[in-house]
Amino acid sequence: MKHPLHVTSEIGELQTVLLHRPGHEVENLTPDYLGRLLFDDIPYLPIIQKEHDYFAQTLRNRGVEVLYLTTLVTEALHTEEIREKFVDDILSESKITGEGVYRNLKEYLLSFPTKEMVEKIMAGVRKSEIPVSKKQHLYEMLEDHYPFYLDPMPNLYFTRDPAATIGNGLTINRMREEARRRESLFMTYVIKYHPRFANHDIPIWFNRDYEFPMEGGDELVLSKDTIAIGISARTAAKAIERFALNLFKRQQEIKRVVAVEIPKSRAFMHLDTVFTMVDYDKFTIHPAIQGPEGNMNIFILEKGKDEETLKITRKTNLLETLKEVLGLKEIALIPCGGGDDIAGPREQWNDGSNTLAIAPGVVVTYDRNYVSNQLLRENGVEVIEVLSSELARGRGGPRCMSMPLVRKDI
Ligand SMILES: NC(=O)NCCC[C@H](N)C(=O)O
Repeated sequence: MKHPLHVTSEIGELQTVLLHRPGHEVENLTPDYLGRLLFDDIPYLPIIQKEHDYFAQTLRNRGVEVLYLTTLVTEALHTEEIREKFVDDILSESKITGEGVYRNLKEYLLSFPTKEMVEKIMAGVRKSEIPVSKKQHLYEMLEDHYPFYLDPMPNLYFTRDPAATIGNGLTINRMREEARRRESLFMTYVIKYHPRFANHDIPIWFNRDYEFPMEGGDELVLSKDTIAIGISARTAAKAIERFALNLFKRQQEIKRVVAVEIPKSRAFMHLDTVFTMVDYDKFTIHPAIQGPEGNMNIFILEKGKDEETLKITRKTNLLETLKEVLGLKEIALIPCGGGDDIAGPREQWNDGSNTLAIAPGVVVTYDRNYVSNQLLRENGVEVIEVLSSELARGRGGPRCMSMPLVRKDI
């Protein structure tokens, strides 16, 4: 039986990808909670959906099989017992503690058909949705002004981050921010209960119960033996160590993890917001992640003397490190916005460096980043542009919006 997960590079022909079409969760954004929910503005739902459909169709036109998170989760919750267990997990991770509220919410959620229930959990549950007559306890009647029992999950369309495929396995991530913490629970249920995944051996390289965070936007599969990972605002050094030890223990093909430190800022939240692979020997880069001499903090992690030890070598130059680990003489680093003082940061803010490679030298990018797109073309890369007015408001681009499940080997 063909394994449902197989990714040994960033650029091998994309065959199957997981997306999430934005739903009512983005309509539950209000100015008061934008920062906490990690948005900078409120997308207009019909247009963000239109743009997302265009993105999905662009991938299908290139022969990619597009799977949707809502469909997979719905199909995974195929018995009453699994549905109930899922609702229990969601409620306890949403910190619903009061017995009365818990019972009312559980009853409310389970009253929906499964697909609608999944959509409701994603969209969030407002306090006004539970009838006053159901409230029996004083604390339920004395509500504060916070509008939700269950917060919306507007970042779900960035399927890249909660889980990532490496080889035939996965990282199911502990998300750094509370607003995204529950997102990776969906993947736990999908691989455990969905028929497409349940009967396969799927190694978990890193799991969401680990105490330090790691997110998929920081994980880049540079080649079949080398993973790059950002030490970033979202991914902690301790998580990277655990991940590397697990990988070396169970996946003999992977020889090294290259940890690249990037500035911890909102604009650069993950490594893939400032650095992506577009061809065998070409990368996009936002120049602001390098110091004045092109210096950076880079660490190569390799197997140590035993299963709990790593050998760590420090490097300072990204270009030289990439040449070394990929065994190449020349590599092109293509600067976001051409490295211009204004176009560079402007296009990076709108994910100009966040390309999704669908084959070696073929990338999907946002149409608004015309300076970066032109430069990619001048470097021999085929650029397929997608619409980006509303999608960009969540601060993620085509790579962030896609979780590759299967790529052809290169
Ligand atoms: N890989 C990525 O950079 N994903 C974009 C995530 C954007 C989302 N609003 C977040 O702050 O987590």
